[in-house]
Amino acid sequence: MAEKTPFEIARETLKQLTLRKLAPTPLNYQKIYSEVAQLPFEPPFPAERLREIALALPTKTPGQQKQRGLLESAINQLNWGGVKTALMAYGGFSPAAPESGKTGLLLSDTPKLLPSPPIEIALAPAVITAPALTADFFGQIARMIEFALPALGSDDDRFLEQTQALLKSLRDPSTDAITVKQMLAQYSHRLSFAAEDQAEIKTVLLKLLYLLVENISHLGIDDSWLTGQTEALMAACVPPLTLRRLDDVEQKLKDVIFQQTEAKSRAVQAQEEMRQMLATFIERLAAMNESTSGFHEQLEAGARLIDQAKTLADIAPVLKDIVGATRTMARDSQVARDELQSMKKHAEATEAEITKLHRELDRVSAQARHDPLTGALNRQGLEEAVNREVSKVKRQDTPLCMALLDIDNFKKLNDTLGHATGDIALAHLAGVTREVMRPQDTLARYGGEEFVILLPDTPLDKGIEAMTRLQRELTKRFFMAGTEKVLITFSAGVAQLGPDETGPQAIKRADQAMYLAKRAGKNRVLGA
Ligand SMILES: Nc1nc2c(ncn2[C@@H]2O[C@H](COP(=O)(O)OP(=O)(O)OP(=O)(O)O)[C@@H](O)[C@H]2O)c(=O)[nH]1
Repeated sequence: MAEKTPFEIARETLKQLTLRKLAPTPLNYQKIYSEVAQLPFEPPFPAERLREIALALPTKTPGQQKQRGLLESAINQLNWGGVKTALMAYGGFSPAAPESGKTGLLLSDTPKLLPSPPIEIALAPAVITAPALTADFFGQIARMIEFALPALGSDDDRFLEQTQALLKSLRDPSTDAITVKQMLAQYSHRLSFAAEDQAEIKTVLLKLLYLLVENISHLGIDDSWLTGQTEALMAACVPPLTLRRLDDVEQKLKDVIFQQTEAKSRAVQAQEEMRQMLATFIERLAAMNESTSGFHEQLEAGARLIDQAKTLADIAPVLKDIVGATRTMARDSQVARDELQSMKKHAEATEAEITKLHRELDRVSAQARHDPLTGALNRQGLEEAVNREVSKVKRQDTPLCMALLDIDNFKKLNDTLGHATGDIALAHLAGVTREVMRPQDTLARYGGEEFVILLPDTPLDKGIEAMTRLQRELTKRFFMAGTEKVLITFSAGVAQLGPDETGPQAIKRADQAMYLAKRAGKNRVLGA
């Protein structure tokens, strides 16, 4: 048969592509072309793609550096076998490539030219001849287990023993991969129980904390100033639990405990003073009673003596006694009256003292870190949170955004629906914010209807995005004021903390941007 011309081959190729319903890709064309022309088909070598893979491989250890070098050489030589060998050796699954000197030979060879070891011993040399990589890999597993260990608790002795045995084997250079595999399988089984236990412990602890807080609120001496704090604390105890949330719970718990302690010492002091006053009063009453009944007895005795008296001279000493007794009685009464008066004064002073303590307590309550209406941090709490976040930025060199938001037309809402609805709107905004923002974000009430949100690890564009997302969510969620659905919007400014900027300076910039957002028509977010 006469050889086909390139034109005929091309035409036949196109025909076959159509007949076989193959997509007219370069690869399919090349495949059919080779078939029609009866030429061996070699798919193109994806050198560029492989180079990208090689570049992405870490070279932290000498073993990794060596295998990546070998991989790159194999790619340059378009050698599939070399690529395969180098990749497997990099992963610790095949015999390591020979030392330099023999390198050229391995790379230019295809795998089928490599001496093939007998099947039954193939695995063992693979592990033993890639010791650097395997030991490094095992070492990493050991470190990973050690890092995870504190999170798994230390009360299960058997689990701890198993961990130590595994760590020992992982660090023993003579341990083979098969043994490690078996140990890891057993260990991961036990690990799953330990991890489940820890998750359970966390949930139960949270429930206990919730109960405790609930109890505190029931035991509170004066509910009016404790309710807000404890409700905020209970809301903070709801899972999921994060470190940030736990920190929040801790702060709020400290507030409540502090106020409880204050209240208790005030109550104890007042109680003691009342007890002392009562004791004095009873003592005085008894003394008065005694002197009165003594006086009565003296009067009665005097009357009897007067009855029996025959002469005036008999009456004179009796009268003298009665006058004396009356004088004593009057003196006692005077003393009793003076004492009772002084007690009254003391009671008034105590009452004034208690009122003062009440005022002091209100002041202390106001100084606590949380705003009772919204559960958000107050100015004091914000100041502490800003200091904490700013020093984290300096330490870790991460971006921090501060957003200042102000509810739109809040005065109108107060005027039309009432101040109580205004309060609900503030709590609603705080609630939606807590749900929508990340747990590590901090919400603080900056003023009447102004809030600040701290967004750690957030650059400006992401900060603006987050606030816009909150704004969208808020416009989706209304709350009810009687039968009326109320929707609120806000205007916000976002500033990313500058390198030499203080927290308050960044908040001021965010405030200016918020002002511009108001000027631009409200219900929008602007970056500073
Ligand atoms: N219900 C309630 N209202 C508050 C509270 N704190 C401040 N306000 C009210 O919030 C309103 C704020 O009004 P403005 O500063 O004029 O702001 P606005 O009406 O929101 O106007 P724009 O900011 O320009 O959209 C005032 O009427 C305050 O009395 C609070 O704790 N509860």
